[in-house]
Amino acid sequence: MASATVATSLSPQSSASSAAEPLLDVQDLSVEYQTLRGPVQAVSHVSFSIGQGEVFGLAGESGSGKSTIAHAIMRILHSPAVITGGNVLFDGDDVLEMDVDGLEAFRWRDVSMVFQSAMNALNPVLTVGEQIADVIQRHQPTTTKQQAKDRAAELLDIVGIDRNRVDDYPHQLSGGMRQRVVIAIALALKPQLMIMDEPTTALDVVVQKDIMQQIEYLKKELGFSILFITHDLSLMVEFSDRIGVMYAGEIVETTNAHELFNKPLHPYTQGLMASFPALVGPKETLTGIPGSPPNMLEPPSGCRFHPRCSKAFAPCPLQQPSLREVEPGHFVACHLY
Ligand SMILES: Nc1ncnc2c1ncn2[C@@H]1O[C@H](COP(=O)(O)OP(=O)(O)OP(=O)(O)O)[C@@H](O)[C@H]1O
Repeated sequence: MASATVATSLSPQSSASSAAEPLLDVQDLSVEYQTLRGPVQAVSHVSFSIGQGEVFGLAGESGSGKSTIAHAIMRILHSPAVITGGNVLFDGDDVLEMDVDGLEAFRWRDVSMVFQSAMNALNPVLTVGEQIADVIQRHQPTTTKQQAKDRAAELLDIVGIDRNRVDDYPHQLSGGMRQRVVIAIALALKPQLMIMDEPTTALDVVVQKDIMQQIEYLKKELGFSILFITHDLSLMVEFSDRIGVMYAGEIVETTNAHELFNKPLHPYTQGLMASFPALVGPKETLTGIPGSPPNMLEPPSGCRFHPRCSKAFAPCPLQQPSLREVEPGHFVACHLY
């Protein structure tokens, strides 16, 4: 585990926003992929916010639009993806309006990203220390080579790798260690927000748990916020403060993790919960959700989930339900409520 002194030297850069303002505010975001067969409406009118030090999880089946949102926030979407509406405010600044210089500073320094295949994207001919130092020197040109290398060793320590491995090449490290190096790179510029898109999916469960616990510890020490995307709902409930559930490009339910686990309201969330084994408690039969996600070239009318919903009734195919607060802090888009 990292020492408190090391952690203090890595505290995130000071933020101009007040505690009451969210760090990240995604407002009415829509993204489509303009394909030869027509527009794929990958993300439709999605809104959520993440507070300072908060972990916000995005859950949902494959293809529901989670990664598209992450890439839109980082402004790394490319053709045929087009952001067709909305705003992404980071500390009050609109990310979608940033120019090249603004984006260069925003990426890594304000927000960094760890994704599933990142550990395989490390450069095989550079040592891990050189790769961490490279990010530091690129963004902080006054840092000397030796200072950057010392920081790289410190960062390895922080993510649970012996600092003596700083001169190792990626192939000399296990998959779990390589993913820790990626996390060290993501931490290098003390970002205020880390986007983690399936950060541990390629690793075995023991390593996965170990890394997530380390991230949780670092988050508490350093105070950064996390947007957490994973298919593993048990892991998500365990590590998130609040969760947004996505279905076919829309957020259908948002509440705190505990409430979502104990009292899911949307029939889709209920199905999602019933298709995952609980971490604790008696063994239960997993039921799953009948049918498959819709073709996003032609999403269903009304509530997009209605063709698969056992509780669908008259208004569901006709009217799109809006996301409404049905209990304090608990939002759901469903005609049942
Ligand atoms: N390059 C592309 N061209 C056309 N459609 C795309 C492209 N990339 C993604 N899509 C579509 O956009 C929708 C959202 O995809 P996205 O990858 O964001 O979902 P996801 O929830 O992150 O899925 P997963 O969990 O499998 O990563 C899907 O319908 C997908 O087929």
